[in-house]
Amino acid sequence: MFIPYDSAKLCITQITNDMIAMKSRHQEMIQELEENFLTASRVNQDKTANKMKTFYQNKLSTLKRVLDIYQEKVARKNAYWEEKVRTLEDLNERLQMQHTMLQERNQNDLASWDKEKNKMMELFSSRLDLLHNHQASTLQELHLARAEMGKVQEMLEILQEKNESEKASEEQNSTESNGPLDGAQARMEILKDNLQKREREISMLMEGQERVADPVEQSAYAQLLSTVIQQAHQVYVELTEAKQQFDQMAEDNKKILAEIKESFDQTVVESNQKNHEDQETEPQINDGSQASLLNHEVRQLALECIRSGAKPTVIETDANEAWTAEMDEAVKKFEEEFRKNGFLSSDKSVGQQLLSLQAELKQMKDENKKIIENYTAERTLRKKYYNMVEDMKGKIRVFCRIRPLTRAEQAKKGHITVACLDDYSVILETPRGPREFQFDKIFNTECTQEEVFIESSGLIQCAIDGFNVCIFAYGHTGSGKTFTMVGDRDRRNPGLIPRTFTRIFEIIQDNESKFEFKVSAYMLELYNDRLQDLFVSPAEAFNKRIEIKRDRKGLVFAQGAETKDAASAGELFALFEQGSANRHIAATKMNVESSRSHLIIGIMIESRNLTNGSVSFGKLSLVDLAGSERAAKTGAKDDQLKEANSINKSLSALGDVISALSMEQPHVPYRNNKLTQLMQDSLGGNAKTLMILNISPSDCNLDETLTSLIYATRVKAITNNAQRNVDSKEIAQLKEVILKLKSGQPVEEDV
Ligand SMILES: Nc1ncnc2c1ncn2[C@@H]1O[C@H](COP(=O)(O)OP(=O)(O)OP(=O)(O)O)[C@@H](O)[C@H]1O
Repeated sequence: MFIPYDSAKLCITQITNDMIAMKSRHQEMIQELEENFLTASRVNQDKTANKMKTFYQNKLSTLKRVLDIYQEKVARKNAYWEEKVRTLEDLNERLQMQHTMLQERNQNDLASWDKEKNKMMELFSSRLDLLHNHQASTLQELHLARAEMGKVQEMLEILQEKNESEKASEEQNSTESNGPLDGAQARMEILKDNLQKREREISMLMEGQERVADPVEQSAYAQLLSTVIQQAHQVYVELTEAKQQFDQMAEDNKKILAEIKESFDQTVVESNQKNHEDQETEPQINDGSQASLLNHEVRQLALECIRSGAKPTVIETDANEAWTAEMDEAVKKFEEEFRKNGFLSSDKSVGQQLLSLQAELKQMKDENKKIIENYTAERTLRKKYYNMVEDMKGKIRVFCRIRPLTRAEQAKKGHITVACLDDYSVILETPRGPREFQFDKIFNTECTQEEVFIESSGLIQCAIDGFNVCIFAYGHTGSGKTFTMVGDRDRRNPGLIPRTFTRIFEIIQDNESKFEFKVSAYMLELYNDRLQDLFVSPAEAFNKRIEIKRDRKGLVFAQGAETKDAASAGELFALFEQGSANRHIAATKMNVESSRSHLIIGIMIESRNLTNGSVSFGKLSLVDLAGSERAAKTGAKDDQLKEANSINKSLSALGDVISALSMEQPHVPYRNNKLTQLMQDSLGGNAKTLMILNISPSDCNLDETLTSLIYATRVKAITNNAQRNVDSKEIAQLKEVILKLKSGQPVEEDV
């Protein structure tokens, strides 16, 4: 078929134009579609981002609210308990003061009572002597009078005989007178009168001495007593059984007598204690219990007489009128004194009132006991509460401290690879991108020694309360471990160790009225798997074998190492200085660096509660670990390689223990290394551990810093508080989301 050229050309042009129009329409459509698509995806993206943002912001604010409520709760509880503890401490102080006052008064009263007792005894014995002398002289007079009477009677008989013979002769011679006989009879009459008078006087005197209503009865009683005692003595001598019985009776009576004497003294002392503060009152003899005392004294005397066969001397202690008057006067004075001070009321007898005073005293003692019991319970609660608060922070806490650049690092002009995100997060720039790590606290390069100490010092109270606490510094060589633990060389910035010494004794001083403390310490160095005692000279330490043992309470101790007592922070610091000097000498001798060994200081704190006598033991371990760098990097050989291997072995053993604890494995490999053996009582269980990770911010130490951060993160995973773990994870995720939102990065739905 033939198509004319012109029409073919027209047709082709037409088709071409159509194609061009179609193409442009297609292009417009594509553009439109692209634009539509872009708008839809942007809207979608924004929507998702906003949704996520709102979702996580809500979640964050809920968490913040929960945290606020929780913190408020803790603060309220804290204030409540602090107030309670303060009140109890005040009360205790007042009680202590009262106790001291009473003790002082008691001592004074006892002394004056003793003085008075001695005075009375002296008076009594002098009066007794006087009475004896008087009795003896009167009896002598009686004998003389009787002798005189005998003589007169003899004379009378002679005269009578003479008279009779004269009578006979008178009968013969009735004119003689009887004058001499009359004279003799008159004289005899006079003598008889004298004699009777003397006898009356003597019996009157005896009557006065014995001061009884019925003298006949009194002497009869004395005679009867004497006879009974004589008979009893006979039985005592003849019958062995009776002898034993009497001996037993005498012993029993002696004991009872001692008890009565003691309680009598006690009663008087206690009564006097009730007396007012500053008035000096004369201690007086009590009436009631004295009777019982006398009864048992007389019984003792009688029993002694039965045993020895001696005649009893019946003496009434109040036989003398003057003595009785003195006694009455004393009792009166005692009553008056007590009445004046309101301890006695006029309608009660002294005995009754003494009894009521005793009851009152007993009640007071009971109340005092109750207060002490309550106080002890409150104190225990305070300890428990404090411990709970510390536990809430985690039983193993990890702080991370970034030291400033050293001069050498500054000179190298390297990069800073570490940055603090906030108080809990740190970011390390690695060749593979940034890596974030979270810890319980981050101390940036500006943080002071004081700030680090304040964050850690809560654990010191726990050690004093009887828990085991361990604070250890971890990090590569030159990362700042010694600076953190000990401080700088010129001591302008003391570290945790010296500050802890001071704090321990500050707490002790605040509590010394309630507790008695004993502080002791050991200081060891672990180098190449060998323990060295730093409290003895290096030469001596070299020959010593130290073994790690556990006592019955589970506390670790180094057998063979010196444990020294310290009575003040100064003494503890002097011991530490001595140990550090020994460490330095040993290192120089062996031509090694002292920082290539682990330093372990154990401080044992024993406290005895003065109120209830309970004793608690706590141990605070302060450890400055050796640097953790890898041997390969340092290019170590021979001895240095051995040294580096030993450090790595011990640090990885520590890591294994920590990981077993974090996984709550039944077996924790403490025994794999001396370091973990030594730290056994301070890791796991009820112990509280604080690891301070030290890192350098410079890129020269990037590898070491990364290794340290990973190691510390493994430690951080240990917590006996699962809730806490969950919180940390969520907060970490939230932080990640916020970071992404801030930088405009998309957020995945499943974050
Ligand atoms: N926080 C800090 N502020 C100022 N200087 C610091 C800080 N931390 C460490 N330094 C300084 O850094 C240097 C190294 O610190 P340090 O000796 O404490 O490290 P180290 O980890 O104990 O090292 P080694 O393992 O060798 O014992 C010291 O000169 C120290 O004074």
